[in-house]
Amino acid sequence: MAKSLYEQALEVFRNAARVMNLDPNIARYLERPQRTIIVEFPVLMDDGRVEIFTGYRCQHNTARGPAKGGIRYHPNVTLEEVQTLAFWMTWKCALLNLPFGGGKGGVRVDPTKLSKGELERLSRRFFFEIANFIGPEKDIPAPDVNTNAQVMAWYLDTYSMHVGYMAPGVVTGKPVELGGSVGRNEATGRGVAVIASEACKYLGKDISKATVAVQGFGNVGSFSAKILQEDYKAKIVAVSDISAAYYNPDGIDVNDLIAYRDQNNGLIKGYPKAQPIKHEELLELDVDILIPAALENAITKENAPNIRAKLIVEGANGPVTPEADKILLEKGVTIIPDILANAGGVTVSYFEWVQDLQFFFWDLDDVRNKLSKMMRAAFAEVAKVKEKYNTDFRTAAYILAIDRVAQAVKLRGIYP
Ligand SMILES: NC(=O)C1=CN([C@@H]2O[C@H](COP(=O)(O)OP(=O)(O)OC[C@H]3O[C@@H](n4cnc5c(N)ncnc54)[C@H](OP(=O)(O)O)[C@@H]3O)[C@@H](O)[C@H]2O)C=CC1
Ligand SMILES: O=C(O)CCC(=O)C(=O)O
Repeated sequence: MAKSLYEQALEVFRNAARVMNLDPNIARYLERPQRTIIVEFPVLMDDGRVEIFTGYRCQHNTARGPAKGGIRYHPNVTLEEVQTLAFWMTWKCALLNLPFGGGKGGVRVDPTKLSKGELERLSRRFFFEIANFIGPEKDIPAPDVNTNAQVMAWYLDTYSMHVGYMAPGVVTGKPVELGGSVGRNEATGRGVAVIASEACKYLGKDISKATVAVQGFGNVGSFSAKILQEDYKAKIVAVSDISAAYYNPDGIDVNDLIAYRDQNNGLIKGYPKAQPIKHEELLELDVDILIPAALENAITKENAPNIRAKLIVEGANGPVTPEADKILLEKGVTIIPDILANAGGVTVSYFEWVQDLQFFFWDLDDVRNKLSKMMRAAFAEVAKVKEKYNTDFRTAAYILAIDRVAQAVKLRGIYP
């Protein structure tokens, strides 16, 4: 039987725990989510019907600080998916040495079927239902798949009405006008680009001569492509979203494609300046760098043998299954894991939270420079652990992160 997402995540954790010789009692505790809330809530639809939706918020571990992680709206959201995403956030926050634990939330809904009014009512009711578990010192949500700054603004207002004052530190990724940070919107993609460049340097490759394919053209995929093209002069040869996949061996002008998408209901379908290809073909193109930036399980044991990219930088969370990981490593592919590659988003979320708590705001250069410095430092630390244990980047990143959380658990005396 196929392994569940949580079991797949545990496989990676257990491998790192074995290599680093982690105390099995601490491991047993860290494997489990600390707290999860499930809410069922009604929403008035435009046609007068009332629909009941299911939502989740999981705080996997808060030993190092308040839970941190996005909220996703998607028809496939499940309790298990949210718990797995929260588990990954614990390691991502620890890896970047942020004073946060791991959290994640989700609502099982297809937001493309909702009007703006329905989306607002759903967002407000969901956030009210979880409000007692949330707060700047407890748990700080942010955007994820199909949520954005507007949704964060509704969350902020709902929570502020609940506590009786404007509380900007309760969510990050909100509009700049409401205490959001400049540079948060692009942050995950910028982090992916910085890490891709560090990985190229590590491998002795020139990123300005690299060809890149990007799966997913939402927040993470589009900013990764744009920044790799603009700042690093890499050639973006293929891009996909749910509606279509395109290839142009001479390079795709990413800003032109973003402008096309924004005029075309958010979809790239019909883009005239590249040739349409099948979705699965994009992952198997002969490119230097592949950036899966859509959803989990994009690369599995079925398509891993056909992957031709030499470097995979995980923009999405969990895009490569452990079975695929083994196949790719054996083929000599370098994989930079999600908890390092896409940590730029939560890092600038941390900057946003700090700015909100201090009521003192930074400029874009400051945010970008601090982000770049922290991402490069994290890459260097992971590379060092990789050499020390003679292992791969994913195992090294987990060793570093698990060690930090385990130390917090022991020092606080959480595990008696
Ligand atoms: N936003 C953030 O700051 C962070 C996000 N992440 C992770 O990155 C990933 C993407 O998130 P984000 O960019 O925010 O989400 P978005 O909703 O902004 O974008 C997701 C993109 O993936 C596309 N997509 C979905 N399924 C497929 C598919 N099968 N093939 C090709 N494209 C597909 C979507 O297409 P369409 O729009 O047409 O449906 C959309 O372009 C997720 O794994 C998320 O957890 C990680 C760190 C931070
Ligand atoms: O910005 C944040 O707080 C969370 C980002 C997130 O959900 C992720 O990194 O997967």
